[in-house]
Amino acid sequence: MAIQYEHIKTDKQTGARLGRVHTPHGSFDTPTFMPVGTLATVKTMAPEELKEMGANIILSNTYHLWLRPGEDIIEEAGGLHNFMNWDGSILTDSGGFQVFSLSKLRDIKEEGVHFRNHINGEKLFLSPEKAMNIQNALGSDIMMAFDECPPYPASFDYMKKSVERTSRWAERCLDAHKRPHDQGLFGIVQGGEYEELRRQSAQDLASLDFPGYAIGGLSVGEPKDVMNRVLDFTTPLLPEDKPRYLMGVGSPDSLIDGAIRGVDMFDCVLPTRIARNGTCMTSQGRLVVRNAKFARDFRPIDEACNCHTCRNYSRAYIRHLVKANETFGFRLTTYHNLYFLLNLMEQVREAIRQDRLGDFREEFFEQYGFNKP
Ligand SMILES: CNc1nc2cc(C(N)=O)ccc2[nH]1
Ligand SMILES: [Zn+2]
Repeated sequence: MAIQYEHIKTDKQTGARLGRVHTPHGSFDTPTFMPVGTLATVKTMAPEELKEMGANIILSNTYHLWLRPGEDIIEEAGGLHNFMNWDGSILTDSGGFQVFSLSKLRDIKEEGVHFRNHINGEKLFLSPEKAMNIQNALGSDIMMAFDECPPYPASFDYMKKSVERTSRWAERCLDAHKRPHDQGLFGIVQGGEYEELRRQSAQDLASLDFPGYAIGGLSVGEPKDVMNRVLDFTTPLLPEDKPRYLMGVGSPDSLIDGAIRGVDMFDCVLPTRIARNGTCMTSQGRLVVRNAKFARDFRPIDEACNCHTCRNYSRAYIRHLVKANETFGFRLTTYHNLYFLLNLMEQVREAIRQDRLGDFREEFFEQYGFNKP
């Protein structure tokens, strides 16, 4: 089996699980956060730096790599691991989300989706079979089935038809998958905020026996209490012996609340995206380093952080670089933000080991300022 999930223990205070996922490119502890490397790079970070900060799995986007440089070039390089010099695990999404989020003009048919290239406007077509062929060429360790991620909100009737098509597409993905022994394929559960449809989607996909399951259709503008409610009734529907991956989620509070509800894997562009405009996540909440009050502040970004940035550079220096639009400034903020989330996940895993993730949530939320009205 290309992907193996090893359950280690469940937190006695919550539904959080401590586990390990084994892939052809190594193993990683769960719950885990996956840095996003959309175009075969986690923006401004070298692979060695990702390894140094504790990342074991990263995400890359099938849609973007298909358009640029093209999966044929990456296949010729020996696959994405060789192309980007990353020897850890790689998860690729299927392109479905980008088609629905980037392309205004699209036409969804049973055979697949017709849309326009968001860069040059050319007509394109993506189907379950095409999404599998691209990911097989990329050689990722974990592939995603081709699905529809409907907008939020969506009517029950629209969502029901969409879930049924996504389930038919999932079966076509399994049939089209050319490398099942060394590339794991996750099904993506849809259904919006409707419990009946989430149940139908989970049952359809569980019957196809995927090596892992993603929870899609969330982090698309719904309030956090809606996301948490959907997780409350969706994760219990998924097989306990398989990893659960919540797509597109990465704020510190959502990572903790997702883990509490039994999610094992997360990805989000948030830490790298906000770093590039000089915003940092710290144990005391968000810090906007370009703020004038840091001009003569020679403390580290976060005095509780042990990362390379915090051990060697000051707020004043990073503020100067960011205001001068110096690339090195964004490397420093990116390194810190990724380290912050990876370290947060280690603290979550340790809290599960000690059966106290509920207590940890209260402590972290208080210190970070999530409880402030
Ligand atoms: C940033 N939010 C987000 N929601 C997502 C949903 C999907 C999905 N396939 O439903 C994929 C990526 C996603 N990213
Ligand atoms: Zn730091």
